[in-house]
Amino acid sequence: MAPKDVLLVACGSFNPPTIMHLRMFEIARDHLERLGQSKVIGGVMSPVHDAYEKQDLVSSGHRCSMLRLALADHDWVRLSEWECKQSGWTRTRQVLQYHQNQLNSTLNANCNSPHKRQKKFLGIDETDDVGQENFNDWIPDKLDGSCNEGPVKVMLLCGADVLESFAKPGLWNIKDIETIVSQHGLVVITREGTNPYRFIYESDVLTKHMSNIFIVTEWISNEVSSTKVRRAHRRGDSIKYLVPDSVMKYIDQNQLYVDGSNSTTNDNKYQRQSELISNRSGGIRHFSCDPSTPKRSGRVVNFKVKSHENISKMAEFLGAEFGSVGEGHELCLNEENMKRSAMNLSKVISKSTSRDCLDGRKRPLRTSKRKKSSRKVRT
Ligand SMILES: Nc1ncnc2c1ncn2[C@@H]1O[C@H](COP(=O)(O)OP(=O)(O)OP(=O)(O)O)[C@@H](O)[C@H]1O
Ligand SMILES: NC(=O)c1ccc[n+]([C@@H]2O[C@H](COP(=O)(O)O)[C@@H](O)[C@H]2O)c1
Repeated sequence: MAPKDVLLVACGSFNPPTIMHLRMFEIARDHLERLGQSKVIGGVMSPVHDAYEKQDLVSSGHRCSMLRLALADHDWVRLSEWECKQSGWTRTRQVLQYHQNQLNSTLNANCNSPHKRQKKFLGIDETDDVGQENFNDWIPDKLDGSCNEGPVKVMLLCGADVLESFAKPGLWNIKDIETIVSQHGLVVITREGTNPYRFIYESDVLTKHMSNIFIVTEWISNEVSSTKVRRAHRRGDSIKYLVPDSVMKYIDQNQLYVDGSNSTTNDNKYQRQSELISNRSGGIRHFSCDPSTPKRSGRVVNFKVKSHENISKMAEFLGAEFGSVGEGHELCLNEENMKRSAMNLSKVISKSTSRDCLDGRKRPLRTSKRKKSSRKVRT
């Protein structure tokens, strides 16, 4: 039996695109083609809409620009802007359906209308054909005008974390999951800390459609993730070889991921960044980081987000500023947000900035006279 043509679609934030986002396609293609039933004719990266509001998400304009750079020399994976140009977030099943429909109609049109090159020659505008903006740059060249092609199946390419997110209450619609696995199919790349085989075993619907789910073990494991790249960049560490050089340059030129200023989720972000600081005597103070409105009122302090100081400096600062954090007291962070707090707080405070922010006047920072050991910070 001749192998079936497949188009791999990866949905995600790509915030920023990493080398692993690109590697996924290579690993998936090798695997599918080695099995002999499929021929991968193209790959598509579909960045999520800004309305998805993931933490630190920069605008789709930036993310598309970075993807364009990352894919500039790529011979078979392309950017599809359709999803992020919609009026809001689109569920993944619909994204796959859209790409499938476009492929089907391209294949039909190839057989029923003049060849695309002929159209160009005749001055027929593709945009006018459909009466709307044309987002079809992602369609593989192979289908550009040929009438001899069979159907092409659109499959979802994802990491095992996305597969496992199927179980998160309220995140995925069960009907969508069933449609994705039954009609499209899934290619899942293993990721550290996931167990896709067990996950499928524990799900009736996934087990039912197991023949359409391909788990690809990445033996050359690489735990690069956009979160880690953003974190490294924010801390001033090098991100070379984690993202394509062109993307790294773009991040620098546009000062992305330095502070929250490029994020589409600024408001929520700073709300979410609010942390609880409590002491042993039971008092709880609310600490929030808002870059725009530096002010101090009672125990509520807003700091200006500025530099990359570490969390112990933060503790030292608070200990110095507030007598109640120190001797016999404990500075602790909200359990759930512990990891993120360490990260967020680490960039929150610079001594000079916070002095300015606290009362609008510059003055030397008072250093705490209390013993360091009495200011315990949990991270
Ligand atoms: N190291 C990796 N191994 C396997 N799959 C990955 C890896 N990094 C990303 N992916 C997959 O790439 C797709 C797009 O990823 P997305 O940008 O949404 O998340 P991410 O890279 O994990 O970023 P973040 O850290 O911001 O969540 C997802 O299917 C994700 O599982
Ligand atoms: N119900 C759904 O269709 C659904 C739910 C969660 C994530 N997703 C998609 O998965 C991709 C990855 O999302 P995360 O980066 O949040 O894992 C995104 O493109 C997002 O749109 C889809």
